[in-house]
Amino acid sequence: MSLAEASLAETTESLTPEAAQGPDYLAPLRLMRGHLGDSSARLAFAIGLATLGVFAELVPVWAVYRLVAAAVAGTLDWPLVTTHAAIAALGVIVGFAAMGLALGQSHLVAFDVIHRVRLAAARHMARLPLGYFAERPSGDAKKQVVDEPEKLEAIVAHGLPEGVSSVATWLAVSIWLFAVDWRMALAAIVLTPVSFVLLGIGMKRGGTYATAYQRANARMNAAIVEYLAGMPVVKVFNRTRDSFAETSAAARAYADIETRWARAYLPLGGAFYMLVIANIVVILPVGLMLVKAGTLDLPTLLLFVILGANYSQPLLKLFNQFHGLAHIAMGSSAVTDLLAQEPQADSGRRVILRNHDVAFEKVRFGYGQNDVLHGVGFLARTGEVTALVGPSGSGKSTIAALVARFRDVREGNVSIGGVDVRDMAIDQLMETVAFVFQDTFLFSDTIAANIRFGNPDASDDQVRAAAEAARAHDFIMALDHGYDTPLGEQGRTLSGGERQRIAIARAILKDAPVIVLDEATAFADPDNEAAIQDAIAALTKGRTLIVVAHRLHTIMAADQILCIDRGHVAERGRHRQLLEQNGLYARLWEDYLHARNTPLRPANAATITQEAV
Ligand SMILES: Nc1ncnc2c1ncn2[C@@H]1O[C@H](COP(=O)(O)OP(=O)(O)OP(=O)(O)O)[C@@H](O)[C@H]1O
Repeated sequence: MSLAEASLAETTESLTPEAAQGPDYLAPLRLMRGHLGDSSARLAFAIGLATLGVFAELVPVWAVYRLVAAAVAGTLDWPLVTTHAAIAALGVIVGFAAMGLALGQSHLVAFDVIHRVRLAAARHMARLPLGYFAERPSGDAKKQVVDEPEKLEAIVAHGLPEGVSSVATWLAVSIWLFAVDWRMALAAIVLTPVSFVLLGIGMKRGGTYATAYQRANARMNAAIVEYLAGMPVVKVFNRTRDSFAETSAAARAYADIETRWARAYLPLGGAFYMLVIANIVVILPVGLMLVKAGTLDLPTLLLFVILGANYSQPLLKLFNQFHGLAHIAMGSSAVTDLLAQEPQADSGRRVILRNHDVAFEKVRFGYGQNDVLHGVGFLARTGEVTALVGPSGSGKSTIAALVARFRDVREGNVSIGGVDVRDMAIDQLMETVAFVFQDTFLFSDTIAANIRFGNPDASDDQVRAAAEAARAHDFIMALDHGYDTPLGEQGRTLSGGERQRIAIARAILKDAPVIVLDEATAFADPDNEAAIQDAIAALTKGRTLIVVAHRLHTIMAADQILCIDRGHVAERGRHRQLLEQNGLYARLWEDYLHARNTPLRPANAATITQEAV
């Protein structure tokens, strides 16, 4: 089986009866209705104008009918011709003007609705636990906030005014035609329900590919993003061809699903397109038979031939609307799902903390089915440094993340100053805890703005003082524009160590009583590591500092070292005490010293070089 076939097979796995239900076609309307705000009157006005426009477009058809009828009756004269020509011209002008105005208004409403949906989605995301994002591809969030709401434009700006006005006009003219002659009216509309049934079947058939389409689309996006993001690794391991084959297979699978969808939908959609305007094929023979039988006069036949054959034309617009509706519906459902996600519980209570001790009591936590922490308990005291060390994957970063409620515990509790972190307002928790992440995130803004992120009200002097304390001032001043130097995307123009010192400056400026440093020294070059240690020491005064550390010499002076092993605290104490215990910490220390003192041997270097090339 080729990669593309395997990819397609995996993508179409979802075509089970349950998954094949198809998109929820009403989802865009529900999403729109919920975010229409004060624009509903304007939207109704746009629909009304569009309806007027479609009616006006039929006026020339009516004028031609009147003139032909007069000619048949022998009453045609110049005044009649000029009056009807003027009415027809007016109809065209009013039609264009009304439709133009309607579309202008409906676009304004659409931009408003899209803006509201985007804000609601972005705001809601900010209230979700961070775990929600960790479990999804990063592109998903951007799609839900940026791309999917954009699709509502087709519904609000075009679908509603054009669709509603087309159907309304069609219904009104049908009623009028029934009033004129019910037999001919029946002949005029008989094909329309058939065409709509075919369109419905086409949409249902096409809709069975909706889930597979969505999966294929997500796979393709993820494959392309990964291919581009992993380009340096791909190149250095000379795997360009293999990696491209995977990306290409995902793109092929996507194209195949699109083709299947189109094959299922287009023949029936095309039949709708044809049948909607084919009513003349029925009108003419039926009319001629009735004229021959003497039960229909010629002018009425002409009315149906001219008007009956034209008034269904606006329904063709629906074909284009429905064609894209499935994609829009799936996008709206994705946004609706996001908005339905339970936000992180927020007690909203601002509480008085008796101190800033951080306490873990019998904390159990896991990702998905797997438990990662099994009854973790410790007390990190105010004014002390508590270090978390342990083998890779033992749970150190997970413990750190629980302090700031990036995730919530499954059992037990995490408290600050005697208050469970779930019982205090999230705002208060965020004011209380500063976090320096493993991967420092810097915004595409100036250095000063990035440091000031810790405290938007800070003066220039305070920003500078924080940078000095974080030992970042000197390298900042060496840059062309000092504190006003703009940083590239995610601060890529800085080294890893420099980025971390900016992040520490940010945390210093925030002046939070609890600080969590997750491997903040991992990238620091040896020259600057001592400086960062000084900065961290300055941070500690009066604060609770929890440090996740790999470089054990940086935490030798810590007040408390917690040695984490497979999700529990295996040992605790100060550096000396733990060495004397001769347990896990002593082994980690030995390994650490050994690794520090062992230069890269030529044999190792050769192996690495061979692998890399
Ligand atoms: N988002 C996640 N989803 C599923 N499992 C996760 C997730 N994050 C971490 N884990 C798992 O939880 C365990 C603990 O991870 P954690 O990052 O806390 O370890 P760590 O001690 O900080 O490791 P390291 O020192 O290598 O950074 C690991 O087995 C890891 O694979």
